Amino acid sequence: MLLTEIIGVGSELLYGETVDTNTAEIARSLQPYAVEVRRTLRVADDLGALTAELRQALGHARLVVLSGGLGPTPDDVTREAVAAALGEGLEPDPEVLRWLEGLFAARGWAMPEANRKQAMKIPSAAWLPNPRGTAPGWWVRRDGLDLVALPGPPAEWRPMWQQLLPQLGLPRRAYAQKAFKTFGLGESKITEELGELFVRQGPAEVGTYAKAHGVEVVIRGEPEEVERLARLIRPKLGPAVWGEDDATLPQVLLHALEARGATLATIESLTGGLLGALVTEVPGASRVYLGGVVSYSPEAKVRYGVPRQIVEQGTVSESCAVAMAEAVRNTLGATYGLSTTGVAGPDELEGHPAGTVFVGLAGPQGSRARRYRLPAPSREAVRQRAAHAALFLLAEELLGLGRPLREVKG
Ligand SMILES: NC(=O)c1ccc[n+]([C@@H]2O[C@H](COP(=O)(O)O)[C@@H](O)[C@H]2O)c1
Repeated sequence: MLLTEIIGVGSELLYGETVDTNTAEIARSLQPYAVEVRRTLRVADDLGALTAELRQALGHARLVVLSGGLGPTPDDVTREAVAAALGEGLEPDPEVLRWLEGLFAARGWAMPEANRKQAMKIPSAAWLPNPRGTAPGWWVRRDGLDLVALPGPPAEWRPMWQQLLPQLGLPRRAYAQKAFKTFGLGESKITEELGELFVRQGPAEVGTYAKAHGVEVVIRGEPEEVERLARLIRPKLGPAVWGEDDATLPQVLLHALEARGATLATIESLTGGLLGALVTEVPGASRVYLGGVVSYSPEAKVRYGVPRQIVEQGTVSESCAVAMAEAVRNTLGATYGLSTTGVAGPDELEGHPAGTVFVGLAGPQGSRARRYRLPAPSREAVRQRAAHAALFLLAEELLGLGRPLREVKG
């Protein structure tokens, strides 16, 4: 296997100001290739530190990919560090200098002196044109080694990397990935249920990932083994699976609604529009989604049709969630009305702690609500989970999801 190292450059990555998603994304893009990502690291904007790390990486890795540190300011030292680690000198490239000056001229500005360093290059590097910024990248191919230096912003490096990757001629490996997206099961329950199918090493691996839309079970590795494991794992998860691979929950629900000729309306309290936003993410949502309202205050709930008596008894309640769903269903004439009410936090409300959430559904078969006691690490987490909880209530109705695992016979 071809050893690879991926390095994120920038002090902001070490302070925690910016989370380095670049190395993860670059590593993921290498999965179809027979390369072993041995190490990923984040290094400060420090010429000495970066040069030392690069020397170490070049000592064993045959592919080194850097992102960040190609800007015009004095703390951008990736070019200098690569030059030092490879023992080459930096020279200005008149053509790139002209291109840079042209970029600024097109905006009606003179090029600041600082940007001249972005036209500096070592002899063994080839330029990687940057279609979206002033920092061109480098591709060095020398002594059986490939070193790629990309700018930091994803919108800039992504198209550059996508274009370069096939040109690197990396050996491919047979690779496949299968994802099952589930609802209503915790990671520990899933791993327990999978037993020895939860393989962590070998020709294919199984991983579980907890997301707001439920736990994803992902199988990746050699295609035949992925297929074999998928065949065995799918029945174990049974009706907890609401979708596979790239499917999103709103997408699956909107298709199910459309297939029944049904429509949807939403009414939200603590989620403040997140539920409507999730639903309208899907292209074609207008075919089934009639609309929604945010009834944040008690009075707004009454105005939108929730009986005053119910509101006065408490808005964080099963009966309020049901009444909200019925109200919006009636007002908009939808097949289904879906509601959220609860406490995002940080303080308690109406005597209920943060994380107390009720979601309601009104439909042709009647109305019901479900109570959740969600973990409340942050207001945002509760709101996201609450919006998804409402979608899951609809999923139960439309897709027959959510029966407990033990009822499933593989
Ligand atoms: N019935 C509801 O769902 C509802 C409406 C308004 C605010 N809240 C909650 O009340 C608390 C205070 O709200 P604000 O922080 O928006 O003032 C928060 O926990 C918020 O989530 C709940």
